[in-house]
This record gives sequence, structure tokens and C-alpha cells, in this order.
Amino acid sequence: GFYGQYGGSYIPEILYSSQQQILHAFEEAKNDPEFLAELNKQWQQFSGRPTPLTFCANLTEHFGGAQIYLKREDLNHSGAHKMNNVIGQGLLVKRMGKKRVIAETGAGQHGIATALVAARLGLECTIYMGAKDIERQYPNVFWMKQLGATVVPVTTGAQTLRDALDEALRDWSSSHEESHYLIGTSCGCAPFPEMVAYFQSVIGNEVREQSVAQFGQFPDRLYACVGGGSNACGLFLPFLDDKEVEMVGVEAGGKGLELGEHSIRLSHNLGQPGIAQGFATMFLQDEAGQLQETHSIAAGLDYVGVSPIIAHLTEIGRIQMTYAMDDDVVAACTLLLKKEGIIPALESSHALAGAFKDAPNLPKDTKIVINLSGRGDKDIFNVAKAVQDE
Ligand SMILES: Cc1ncc(COP(=O)(O)O)c(/C=N/[C@H](C(=O)O)[C@@H](O)C(C)C)c1O
Repeated sequence: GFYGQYGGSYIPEILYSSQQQILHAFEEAKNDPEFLAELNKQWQQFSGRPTPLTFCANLTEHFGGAQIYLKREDLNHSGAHKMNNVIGQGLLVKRMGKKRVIAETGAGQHGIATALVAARLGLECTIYMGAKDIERQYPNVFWMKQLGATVVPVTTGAQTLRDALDEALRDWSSSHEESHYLIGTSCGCAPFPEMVAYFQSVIGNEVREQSVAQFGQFPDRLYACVGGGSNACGLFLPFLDDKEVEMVGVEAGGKGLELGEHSIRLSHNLGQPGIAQGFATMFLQDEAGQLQETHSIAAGLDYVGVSPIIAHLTEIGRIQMTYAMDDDVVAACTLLLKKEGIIPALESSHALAGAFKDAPNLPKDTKIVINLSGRGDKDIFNVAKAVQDE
């Protein structure tokens, strides 16, 4: 479970048995045609896969450079890519004979996806969510409760994702016999990063077929926002060996480069290697190694760690990491909805902002694919406030 110097599993001994159980269940399921058939059936019939690869003619003309395509993970059931992973892990929970799932959430997309799948699979569900995030993503919280999930407000620390993750891990430490910790992103101890990346890879595998079918080649360049790193892993990993396909990850530049104003772990040399929350990766930490507060207008990118897979691929130069500031993110969001009639999540708008910066300077025959990881319904009040402040 190592990716270069990152990854591994640094967890309390009491979790070893559950970790091993998940590892074996995952290894077996990956090679079980029945599991894979059920997984694809639920992805198609419950979540609505395959998601379209949408050409943006107006934006392409507007920028006068690269041809712009969107991978529409916003069209998954629940409105984000999170559903891909939750269905996968939900079927694994049934296979392990467990009755309860625990999850952390920030943007609420992972939370609502977990509550939806728990309802469908008849599992008990507890969601940990920072009190600040509950406030700024309330539409998702309302439905989680209607679905029968227990939503636990986390009031420690900055009351955002990192704190919710710590609380979820605490619960799992004492309930691991009957509960599964359904992590929402490609972080945490082995095998979570690999497992979440595996389930999310349905995104890139579909793009491999759709790009050749729609424009006769693989994309020249892929863009994805990076919070925990799961939608980026999902789009990028199926193209890893196709060296001509470039990959750009976009982090949250927030309000500025002062500690606490952003969530930039990999670009701009702002993160440092560290070990926390069960794994080794690049974290935002102070000189003493204490995890720092982060900020982003997008709750889903407001996280202090990052996938060890993304950290490693960035270190070896396979992924170029950049970042987008809150203002550019809101501008990218409103440009997409005005030009193409698609309302993106603020997280996904970071990938848009990164691509829109490059598009005008790229040759006209360049094909770029941007991962539209989610829809913007949950962000109504945040966007309203941001455009009002302009
Ligand atoms: C629409 C949308 N796009 C991107 C992200 C960033 O998560 P990754 O894809 O794992 O980097 C997110 C992250 N959302 C999580 C959530 O809904 O709980 C996030 O807050 C945490 C699980 C990291 C998201 O909702």
C-alpha cells in the first residue's frame, strides 16, 4: 500500500483485523465476476452510468484555442462522482456481512451518497460532518436525515472535514466489528486509497472509449480538481501508461497563499511529508508538524491531506499540480453556466478555472477533458453570496 514514500497504514492495533478483512474482501471481489456484474448493474441502473462526455462548442469558440469536453460526473445519482465509490464499497459491506456504515463528509456529496446507498442496501448509517459544513451545505444534510441517516455535527477544531474524519475514525475504532468506515476519498490507511481509486476509475475507463468514439483519439490533456484526490485518480489512472496524455490537478487557492487561507498541499511547495489520519502523504502543517487549518470556497476541497497516489504521481512529474483562487473559481462557474447551460459544483469549478487559463494558449486541435465532478445545486447560497460580493 505504498506509492513511493506515501501511503502505508499507521492505525491503532485494534483496527488491524477490520483492515485485513476489507483488504481480503476487496481483493476477492475485484476478481469475482458476479461482484463486478452487480457493481456495473448498480452503476447503470441506480446511478445512471455511463455519464456523457459533453463537447462545449460555445466555450471552445469563446477561448479560441483547445477543444473543450466535460466528463459529466455531475449527472450521477446524487449529483457527484462520490456515488461511484459508495456503490462499490456498499456492495463490499454486504459481502462482508456488516450492518452499519460510518462516513465523514465535507461538501455533503459523499454524505448523501452514503445515506442513499445505505437506504437501498438496508444498512444503518452514521455521517460525521463539521458544524460549519452542515451550515454551508444544508440541502444535502436535510436529505441525509430524511433517508434515515444519523448526522453527527462535529464541533471540534475548525469544524470542517479534517475534524469530521477524526471523529469518524474514533467511532470506527470502537465499532469496527459490525461497522464499515466508508471513506469518501482516496486517502486513509491501506487499502482505502487503492480501493477508492479503483471504484472511481470507471470515469477514466469510460473516457478512453468515449474520446476515441467522439474525436478519434485519447485526450491530449485531462483536468481534475483535487480535494482528497478521488475524482482525479478516477480520471487519470486509466491513462497512466499513455504518456502522451497530460494530467493537471487543480487545488484550492482560496483567498491567498497565507497558511489558513487555502488548501494547497502539492503545488507551490506549501505542503510537507507527514503521517496522520492513518497514512503518510503531503499535509499542510506548521514547523512542529501540527496539521493546519485550510480554507476554500468549496467545502469538498477544504482538506489538509491529499491522496498518496496523487502525491506520488506529482513527485515523479506524471501529474502537473496547480491551483485556482476563489474569485477565478466563481468566474469559471458562472462562465460555464452562461455559455453552456451547465451548473457546476464549486469544487469542479476549480478544474474549469485551471483549464480555462490554458485553453486560449493551446493549439486549436488540442482536445482537453475536464472532470465535472459535481453539480452546483448544493452551492446555491455560496455562489449567491460570492456574486453579490462582486
Ligand atoms: C462535487 C465534488 N467534487 C470534488 C470533490 C473533491 O473530492 P475528491 O474528488 O476526492 O478530490 C468533492 C468532495 N466532496 C467530499 C464530500 O462530499 O464529503 C469531501 O468533502 C470529502 C469527502 C473530502 C465533491 O463533493
